[in-house]
Amino acid sequence: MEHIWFYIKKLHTFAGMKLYINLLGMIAISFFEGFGIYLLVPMLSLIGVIDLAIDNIPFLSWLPKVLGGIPERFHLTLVLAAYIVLIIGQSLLARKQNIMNSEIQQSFIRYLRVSTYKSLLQADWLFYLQKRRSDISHIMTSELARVSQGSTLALRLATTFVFTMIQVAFALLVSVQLTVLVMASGLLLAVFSRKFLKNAKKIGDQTTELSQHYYAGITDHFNGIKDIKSNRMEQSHLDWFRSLCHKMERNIVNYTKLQTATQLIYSASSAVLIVLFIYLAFEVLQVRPEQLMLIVVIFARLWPKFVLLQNNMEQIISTVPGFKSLIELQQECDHASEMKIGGTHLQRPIPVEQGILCSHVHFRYDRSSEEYALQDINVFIPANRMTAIVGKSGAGKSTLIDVLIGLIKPEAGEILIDGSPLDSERLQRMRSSVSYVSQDPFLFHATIRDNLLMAEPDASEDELWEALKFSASDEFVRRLPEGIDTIVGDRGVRLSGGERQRIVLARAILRRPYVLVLDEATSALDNENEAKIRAALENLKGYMTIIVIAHRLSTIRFADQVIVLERGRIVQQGGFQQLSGESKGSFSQMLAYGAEPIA
Ligand SMILES: Nc1ncnc2c1ncn2[C@@H]1O[C@H](COP(=O)(O)OP(=O)(O)OP(=O)(O)O)[C@@H](O)[C@H]1O
Repeated sequence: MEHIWFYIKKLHTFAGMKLYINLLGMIAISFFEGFGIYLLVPMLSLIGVIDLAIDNIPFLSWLPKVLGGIPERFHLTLVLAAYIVLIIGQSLLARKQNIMNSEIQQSFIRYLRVSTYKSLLQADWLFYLQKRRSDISHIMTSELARVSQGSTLALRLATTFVFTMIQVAFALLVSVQLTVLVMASGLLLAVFSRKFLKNAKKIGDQTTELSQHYYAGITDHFNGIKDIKSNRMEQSHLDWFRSLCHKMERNIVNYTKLQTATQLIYSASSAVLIVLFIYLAFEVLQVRPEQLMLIVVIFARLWPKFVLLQNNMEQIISTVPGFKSLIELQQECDHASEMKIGGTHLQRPIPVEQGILCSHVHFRYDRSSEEYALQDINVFIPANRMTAIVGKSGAGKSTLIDVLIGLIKPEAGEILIDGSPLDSERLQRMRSSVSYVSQDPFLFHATIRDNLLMAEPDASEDELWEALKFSASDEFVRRLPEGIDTIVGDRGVRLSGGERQRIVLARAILRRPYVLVLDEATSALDNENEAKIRAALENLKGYMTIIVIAHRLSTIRFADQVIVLERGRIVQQGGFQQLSGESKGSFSQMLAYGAEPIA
């Protein structure tokens, strides 16, 4: 029952008044239905099928008096007309109520979708470093579909419950003894079926776990399909997939077994109960035939609803784990929230006029480990100059950039932009000041134009081409079959690695940021294109703060400042020429080992 409440409470918080109107509608429908059943007695009597006494039927004692004033040949027509009006009225109301149910449920799902998506966007980068992406996709697609089903069922359950209660009230008015007899049997069955509900919960938990594995597997495998194919790993992946599909199959079959077992028990027990009921009614309780007829009609319609209630309950319970994972995800996001989307004043970029100061910064990815990714970093990145960060793989270069642009918060120490701390309020503004090109450039499955406009929706045609020229991509874009309107494929798969990097660079520059961050952004370029970009960056000096990570040391030849990192610490710092001259320093060693000649 707590699970049903769980849904109803959430729906109530969300829909409020609409839920009560919906309930009132259901009460009206149930009254129409009950009254329609009562009308069967005068109808059958008037046709002459059986001689039934109307006087004993609640709400109908006035009928003989009214009919007494009307010629007898109109009686049947009148009762039939009243019956038709009732049923049509009931159907119209039922339709309206179904539409309202769907509106409540769909707007509830929309609210859940949007609020979860917003929470996800507001979560910080650390949250994404710790979370498996496929788990997020799984919750946002498959689990949300289950929640949607659960909320439909919870609403249906609530309305079925109201309907059942009112019908039971109608039955009680006809005969208390008979109604109590039927209800006692129903209760017995409900107690007996508690075991089924427990099993439904267990199966529901398994469904969540299995489909999470399924989503994660599919995402991982197809992200790594090149590695799978080139290393002949198809068979082992297929084996894993087969075994998972087998488990999923068993899970659903077990659920069907559970549901059909409930249905079987209800059907079998109904047969036994009906026989027992008729026997007791006639032989022991000696009820009147019209009472027996009405009770049979009411419960013949209600009994399937009992089964429905039970089945709905099992289904709702099996969807609750989906809802719980959705809520947990939202809570995790809210816990990791670094900003509130909206509030345009917050997005005004910070101009970065003096520079970025990193003061005594420490950072660990895992607080329980002794390994620091950054240790006591003190550095000043002057505005409108080029700063290069170099060091061996794993030295902490990308982590330092993430800290500088506020993607991750230092564990100790602080970041000051033009002398002011980068607190949560200024964080969002700082992001608007920065354009960042990562090691793994990402393009959306859209045209080159759309990919560029995502960064700057108002950019003119000239501005787009200017950005493409900056990144040395205008020529190859012109040569593409559909030029700037060519679709780049999933993650830009239809372009070469170097072409992708250049488009992402164009996108970054299009925003005209105050700070341009390039993390190995030209690693896939040939010497000729790399030289073009180096020259373009050289021209930006004086207008933009540029921070570059590059293994290819020729890229940073014009850097005003070079920071050398080793195991999370700054070991050297100074101008390119100055560091090249320090023969015992790490930088000159790197120059000596550098595979690329410095052009
Ligand atoms: N998400 C993460 N979780 C845990 N540890 C991480 C994570 N990302 C990086 N690290 C660790 O932090 C340290 C610094 O990593 P970082 O990516 O900053 O190095 P890098 O100098 O940029 O290396 P590369 O040149 O290979 O990109 C490394 O020891 C790395 O293993």
